[in-house]
Amino acid sequence: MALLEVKNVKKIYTTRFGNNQVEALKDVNFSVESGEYVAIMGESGSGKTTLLNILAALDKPTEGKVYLKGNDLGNLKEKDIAAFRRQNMGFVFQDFNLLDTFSLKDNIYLPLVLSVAKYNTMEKRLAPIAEKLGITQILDKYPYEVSGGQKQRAAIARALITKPQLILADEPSGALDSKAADSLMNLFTTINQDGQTILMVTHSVKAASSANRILFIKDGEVFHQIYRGNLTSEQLYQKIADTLTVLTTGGEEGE
Ligand SMILES: Nc1ncnc2c1ncn2[C@@H]1O[C@H](COP(=O)(O)OP(=O)(O)OP(=O)(O)O)[C@@H](O)[C@H]1O
Repeated sequence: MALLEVKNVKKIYTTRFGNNQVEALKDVNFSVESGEYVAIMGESGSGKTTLLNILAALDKPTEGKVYLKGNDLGNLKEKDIAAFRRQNMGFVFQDFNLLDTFSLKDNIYLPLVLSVAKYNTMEKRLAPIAEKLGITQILDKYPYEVSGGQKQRAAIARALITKPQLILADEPSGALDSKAADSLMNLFTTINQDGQTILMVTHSVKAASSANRILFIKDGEVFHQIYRGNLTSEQLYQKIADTLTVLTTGGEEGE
């Protein structure tokens, strides 16, 4: 069974005033196997954030289904959604979403605090994660005392600490300079090689070329996908860039 299955997902937004309707997603179909690292690309307005919100059970599709580990997200009771999300998903956002009044360590513990974990369980879990992310020495600092790259590493630690089935990342390197972005993408590769499934939305060809599969969304549908296969990152980068050119110039799908 696929870890994540997206079946015929459609999303129509209806504006509150007037009868204007926006079809953000027309018919999205894809699945993600456990252990994959998938990037989603598409032009601004193509529906990436809408899709991510639906996958995170923050929004409901107008039609279609999303299954995580065979669980139909549409069947979750409202009161169970937050716990389900916490148990199964980790989130990494462009703007880190760290609380400034908490140390990095307390920010990272937050999802575990919500699931009522013991302090020594939290410490045991954090040590190897912090080590891998290279943030052991700065855990007692506050977000405003560290760099953007370090904040993002703390946000990744917070996403990993619950041992989620799936990490959903929305433009994770968007607020970082190119050096910090490269180092972040290397981390994603390492985390994925350790078995973590990652789904990342990004505008960056460089970031996408660290994934093993890239899905392109156009006009509310999956327009094309590229598998890394045996390509080097440079070759994959070129292939992604070529596909984006086809996508933005309105050409037909090409190889
Ligand atoms: N709450 C909303 N109400 C009405 N229309 C919306 C709403 N949210 C998004 N849309 C519209 O749905 C379409 C898809 O938007 P979405 O934000 O998912 O695109 P995106 O690919 O994430 O764009 P970007 O790359 O710029 O973040 C756009 O036409 C947008 O204007």
